[in-house]
Amino acid sequence: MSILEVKGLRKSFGAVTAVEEISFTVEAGEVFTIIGPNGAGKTTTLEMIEGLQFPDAGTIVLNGMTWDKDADRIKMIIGVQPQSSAMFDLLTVEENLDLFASFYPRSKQTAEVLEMINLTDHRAKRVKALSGGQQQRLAIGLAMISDPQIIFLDEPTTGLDPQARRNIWDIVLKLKELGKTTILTTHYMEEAEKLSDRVCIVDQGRIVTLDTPAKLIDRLTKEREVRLFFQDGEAAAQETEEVAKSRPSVVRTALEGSALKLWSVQPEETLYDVFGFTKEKGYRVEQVSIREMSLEDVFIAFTGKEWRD
Ligand SMILES: Nc1ncnc2c1ncn2[C@@H]1O[C@H](COP(=O)(O)OP(=O)(O)OP(=O)(O)O)[C@@H](O)[C@H]1O
Repeated sequence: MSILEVKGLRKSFGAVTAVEEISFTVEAGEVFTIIGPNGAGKTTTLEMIEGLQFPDAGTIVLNGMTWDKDADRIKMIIGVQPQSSAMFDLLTVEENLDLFASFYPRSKQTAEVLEMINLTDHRAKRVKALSGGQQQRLAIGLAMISDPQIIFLDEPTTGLDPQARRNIWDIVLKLKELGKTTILTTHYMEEAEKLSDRVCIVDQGRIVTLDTPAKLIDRLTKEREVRLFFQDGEAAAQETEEVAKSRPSVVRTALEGSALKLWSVQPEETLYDVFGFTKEKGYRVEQVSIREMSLEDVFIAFTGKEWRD
């Protein structure tokens, strides 16, 4: 049995349809990510699953239970990261955790949670003295204090700097090691790609596509983007472009000054050919990079839109 089954969810706010049709299942132990641009319906979907919004249509089954019959039991198996406004500013990190722990009949040891969220050294600090990243880590700690099976994290890294984002990623990976199920929303493609077992791309209240990051990328294309920078300038890049274009494995090319970009389905073979030519001509290539296609490319391919963030 799946730990979460969502079928035919729909929700409107007046004339605005936030969620049009969302259906998916999540297996125990997965990191399942809902990704999409602003206003795609991620938060509304999550809040319906968390029991905070009532759907206009559709069903939600959490570990075999439904909100109308088993609300109290569901609350014991889910953990929701509170918005920072729900924390007590004048209490310390440790006091917030102890307070949230007291809401449940059974909870994790505060010291263990502090270790997980890497705030042991800051446990005596008041919330208002914490950085944004530390506050987010505490919010995740509060979500896990009851030792839930399923943890919901709604854009836990939005607005954080890269290092603070990575610290949050470490916590998500630790949760996975513990066998927890994590449902995550994010704006960041890189984050979805790094953390998720499966990714669901949502746009305008509907699922655009759903699969493992690797399969999504693979389904899209076998292409790789190859970038070469020519020390001998634009003319050398242009001449090499003509050679690259004549190869059947090269799908398309682009010039950016002295840099040549080409997309190839057989990048290794293409590079042999290109370097054969540059060697013959005595052109010096300074930098070479090969880029794997990303989830961002998948989004653009499936929706026909640029990523809007
Ligand atoms: N309580 C509400 N009242 C009216 N409209 C709402 C309400 N909540 C959400 N909406 C609208 O529903 C749509 C989906 O919003 P939602 O917050 O679910 O999107 P999101 O994908 O989480 O976006 P973001 O990434 O900006 O948080 C938006 O157009 C939003 O303005």
